[in-house]
Formats: sequence, structure tokens, C-alpha cells
Amino acid sequence: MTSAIKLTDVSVIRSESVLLDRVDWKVREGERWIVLGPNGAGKTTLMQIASATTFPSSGEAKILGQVLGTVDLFELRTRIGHTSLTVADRLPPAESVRDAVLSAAHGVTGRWREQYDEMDTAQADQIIGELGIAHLAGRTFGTLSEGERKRVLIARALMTDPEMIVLDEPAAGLDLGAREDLVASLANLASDDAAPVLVLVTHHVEEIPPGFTHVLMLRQGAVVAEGPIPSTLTAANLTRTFGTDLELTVADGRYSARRVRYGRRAARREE
Ligand SMILES: Nc1ncnc2c1ncn2[C@@H]1O[C@H](COP(=O)(O)OP(=O)(O)OP(=O)(O)O)[C@@H](O)[C@H]1O
Repeated sequence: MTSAIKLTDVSVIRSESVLLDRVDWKVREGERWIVLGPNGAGKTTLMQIASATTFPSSGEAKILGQVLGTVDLFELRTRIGHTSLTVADRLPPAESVRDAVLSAAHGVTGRWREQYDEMDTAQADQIIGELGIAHLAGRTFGTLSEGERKRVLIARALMTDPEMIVLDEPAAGLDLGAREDLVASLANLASDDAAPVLVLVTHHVEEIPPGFTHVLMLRQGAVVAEGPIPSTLTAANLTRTFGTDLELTVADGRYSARRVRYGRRAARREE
């Protein structure tokens, strides 16, 4: 089976700062990954490599079977869905949600004179339904809340039939209800065997949707731990990743973390 992402000894260095430090990472077809780490850990830099928008300074990055530096990046990028704020800024506010999703089929932002066939429109409606935004299809993009926009952007990314989707902090800035709606949409997507490889970046274990399978934990550009979520997402690894004593609870496939209370911290140190 070909790996969607295969990084071997990848480092990224900018202005003498080490942003990524000898990272090895393998993502296989069908897997759903969480990339977790504190501010400045190198998550966005890692996503730039994963979405073929930047090159490693050293090491080898193989994305969808292609080694970065030896292939046409433009062609490779068309096979990857990447949601980011830049795309949101380019979407005309007066565009309807349905057209905002549909126009992704032609790689454009803003519908003009393109002709869409019935397959495109049926696919757009199916994706809109799966992401729980059918009730917004006729609304204009400019009138949506932040959480609703995030789901429209994921729908756009899915519309191009990518082999992999990279979601860099999709829940940032959302209120509790909007976050929960997004987590539910992503859990739904993760459970679909036909869905592409998913990579989701977050700072918070509360944002991990059920159905995600693996986690990579980063601190100061280096991998602290990586592997299947049940064995890798532990209190000890979270503590090492975030540099503070944390405890972790899991219920119904959802995680939550908080700082260990003082008495228990002292007990932990004595162990
Ligand atoms: N061009 C650059 N030159 C020097 N340092 C840089 C450059 N670009 C990013 N950095 C630094 O590299 C580190 C990693 O940045 P990155 O954006 O990948 O982290 P992140 O984990 O996504 O952080 P956050 O969670 O805050 O978004 C940060 O400390 C950042 O300041």
C-alpha cells in the first residue's frame, strides 16, 4: 500500500531557526491523523510539507507517492485539499453556499460562466448534506457565522475529490456549539470509508473527532510521540508535549485534558 505521507529525517530551517527537527512520519491510506502540539511547535510548517507547499531543508518528503523537489508541485497540490483562511478571504461574500462549494469543481472562487454538469451539482448537494449544512445552501457566504464558513470550506475541499485533506486548526475561534457541530461533521467524514486521508491540526484534545485513528505529537519541532490514538494519546505524552503536568480523560470516544491538581502533582513526582 502506498503511503499518503512518508517523511524521512525531515528538517526545516529558516533564518537559522530549526522549525522541524529530523521528523519521521508515515501516513497510510484510510488513516485519520491528529497533529497535536503547543503554539510554535511546528504544526503549520509540517502541514506545509504535507500539502506540498514548502520543501524540507534536509531529508526526504514523499507526498502521495511523489518526492518533493522532483515533481511538478502544482499538479501534486491538485490532489490535496487544504483548508485555510486564505481561501475563505477569496470567496465572494455574495456567492451562495451551494455555488461556493460547486465552484471548487473548477478550482475557482466565485461562480461566473462555468457550466456545471448534473454530476457536479449532485456531488455538491451530497457533500453539503454530509457536512450538515444543507439548511444553509441558499444563504450567501458573507452572511455565515465563522463555524458555518469552516464547514463550507471543508465541503469545498471535498468537492475536488482529493486523495488527502489537510485541516489546519479548523475549530480555532469557534464557540462551543459551533465546535461541537464541526466535530460531529468531521466524525461523520472520518467514518466514511470512501473519504480521503484526513490530517487535522489542533491544540486541544477536546477537538479530536471520534473515528480519528492516529496522533502525532510535536514539541519544538520534534516528534514527542506518534502512533494509534489509544496507545499514544496518554497523560504522560501530553505532559511531555505541552510541558505541564496534565491528566487525560476519555468518554464515548471524546477526550478532555486538564492540569493535574496540586496534591496529585506532588504524588506524581514521588512516584
Ligand atoms: N520564516 C521563519 N523564520 C524563523 N522562524 C520562523 C519562520 N516561520 C516560522 N517560524 C517559527 O517556527 C516555529 C514554528 O512555527 P509554526 O507556525 O509551524 O508553529 P505552529 O505549531 O503551527 O504554531 P501555532 O500553534 O502557534 O500556530 C514558531 O516558533 C515560529 O515563530
